[in-house]
Amino acid sequence: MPNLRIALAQTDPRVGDIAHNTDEVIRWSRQAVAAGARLVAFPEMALTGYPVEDLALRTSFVEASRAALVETAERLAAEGLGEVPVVLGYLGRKPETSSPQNCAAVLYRGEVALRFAKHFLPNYGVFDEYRYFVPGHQLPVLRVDGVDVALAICEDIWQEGGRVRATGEAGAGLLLVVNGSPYEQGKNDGRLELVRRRAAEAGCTLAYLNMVGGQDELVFDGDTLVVTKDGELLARGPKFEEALLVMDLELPAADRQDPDGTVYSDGLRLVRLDLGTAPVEQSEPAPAQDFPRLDDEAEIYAALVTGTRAYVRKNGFKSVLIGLSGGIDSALVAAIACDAIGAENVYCVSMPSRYSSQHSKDDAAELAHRTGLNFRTVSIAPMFDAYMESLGLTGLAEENLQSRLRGTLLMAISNQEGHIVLAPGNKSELAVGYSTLYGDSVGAFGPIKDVYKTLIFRLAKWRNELAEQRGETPPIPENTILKPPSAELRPDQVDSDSLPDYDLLDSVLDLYIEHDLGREAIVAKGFDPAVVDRVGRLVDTAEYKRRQYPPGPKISQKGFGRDRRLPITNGWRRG
Ligand SMILES: Nc1ncnc2c1ncn2[C@@H]1O[C@H](COP(=O)(O)OP(=O)(O)OC[C@H]2O[C@@H]([n+]3cccc(C(=O)O)c3)[C@H](O)[C@@H]2O)[C@@H](O)[C@H]1O
Ligand SMILES: Nc1ncnc2c1ncn2[C@@H]1O[C@H](COP(=O)(O)OP(=O)(O)OP(=O)(O)O)[C@@H](O)[C@H]1O
Ligand SMILES: NC(=O)CC[C@H](N)C(=O)O
Repeated sequence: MPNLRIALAQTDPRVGDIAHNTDEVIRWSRQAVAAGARLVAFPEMALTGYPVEDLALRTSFVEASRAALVETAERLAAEGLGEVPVVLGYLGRKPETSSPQNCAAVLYRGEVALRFAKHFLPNYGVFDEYRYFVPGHQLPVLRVDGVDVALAICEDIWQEGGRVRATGEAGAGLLLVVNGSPYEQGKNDGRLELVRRRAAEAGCTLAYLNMVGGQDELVFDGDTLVVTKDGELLARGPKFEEALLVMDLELPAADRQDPDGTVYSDGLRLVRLDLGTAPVEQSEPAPAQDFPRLDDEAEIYAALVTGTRAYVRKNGFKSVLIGLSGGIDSALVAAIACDAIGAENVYCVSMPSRYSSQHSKDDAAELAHRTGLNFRTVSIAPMFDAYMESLGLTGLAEENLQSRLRGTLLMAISNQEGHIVLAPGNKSELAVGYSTLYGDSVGAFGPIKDVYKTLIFRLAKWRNELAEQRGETPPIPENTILKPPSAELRPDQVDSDSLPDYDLLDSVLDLYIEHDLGREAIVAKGFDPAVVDRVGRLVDTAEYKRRQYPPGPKISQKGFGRDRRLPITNGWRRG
């Protein structure tokens, strides 16, 4: 069996920054070739970043992507890297109609030697690729060093048949799939299972390459996989980190001569690129690479850190600003921010009012002390008194005023000092509208907006335990984790005055939001009908608040935003 050394570049492209992405392709290809790779691959649309959304509809952007593809091929050759084929995802167009396509190409000897477009387009959850792309109908097969390598793009393996079945029919020795597959809790186990099943169906080894990094609300976790047709896991990339996976694969020698244009299942037509190269004897085997697996909390926390870092950095900011109340939400956001961009770039403000307890002020200062982030105190009392004198507010209006004064203060400091404001709202609050519009909901990015309150507590404890294991100071004060959550907008207020306990609330929200169950189905699971009705009503009438909330990293199967699109003006009240 010929040995094929492949290099899978698990990279972090930047959407729209084609020049940067091109430089990265050259840089990683240089490393791959130096490591003896005979085939190098990059993720889905690595040249443009992914997803590009309506940029796909701009002719200038499509043409820039296509031109950069040609230029990348030329630059690779000019650098002496042209003898190794590079598989690279880009934004292309259908030649006959100019419709945009989600494409990949093989670059070889200074030229774009083969182009193809994604066959199955995802159009659910966060994806709406039928808005942008038309599908491709080819089965691309690259013959390199005597091995037939079939190529596919992400969704191509998530649906039955298509390129997976055609790969089997064409008798390829390897199926290489380039991906832009966003993170969701538990998705990696599902992916491994899927990749195993598809490798068996294709009847060959499957190399699954995914990108890393963050793009607005999406986080890409890498977790590149190589699996044999018998389901043996040969290699697995790290989570959330860039890496070059170089490995030697023993693959069957190509023995098929199906002519170009052969039509397989689903009407997929063979397009063959035969490089005419012979297997290469490697002097040393590729060194084994082993990356640690992450447990549930570690994985979710890493996703939040990755998403926050990507948003802040890719939007050109150096520092963030957070209102630090001494409560668990802003504490976790501060810990995430410190891990994402370093405590020296995290600025926090304590903004006490007459209702702020001493422990809240102390807990906020204690967190600052433990982490070393930048901390100051600005009392909202004088501004509050001025408003009250002018307007004489009471009840909810008085409560919300405090939150809004804090929001205005944060925005003022942001404008003055150039930090980007992080909003500390969690998914439970967002679900029931338990936040003040233009108050604690101000901010540019919400690191924990897709995290239920019960999970916030788990993550805070996990982060502190991690610090202990590493011999470091746990960032979050014990008291912040132990005390009952309170907005402190009136004397002795606690969240449980107006909301069910978070364990109960999150259980109902999980069924209503994540599982889309209706009222009767939730009640049938043993929940109090009055609680179910109340929670359902709160969720349904808070859509307007969610639409005005900043973006934040998606970690669940149903993040508020593209995963769950409901009308704001909505008369349907039966769950
Ligand atoms: N469908 C709709 N489309 C657009 N706007 C709509 C609307 N329905 C109401 N509105 C408007 O929304 C405004 C009311 O919303 P808003 O001003 O936010 O006020 P509201 O939702 O009435 O009150 C805020 C709630 O959040 C709780 N809270 C506040 C702060 C922090 C925390 C915490 O612990 O984290 C909790 C607070 O206890 C209270 O229950 C009004 O101006 C109303 O006219
Ligand atoms: N005294 C305060 N100083 C600074 N920021 C505050 C203060 N009180 C509230 N905030 C800001 O408003 C957000 C909402 O806080 P609130 O105390 O109302 O409820 P919460 O959702 O339980 O949040 P937390 O757990 O962070 O306290 C906080 O996360 C924080 O960013
Ligand atoms: N980019 C894609 O085609 C992604 C779709 C696929 N179902 C995934 O989440 O991995």
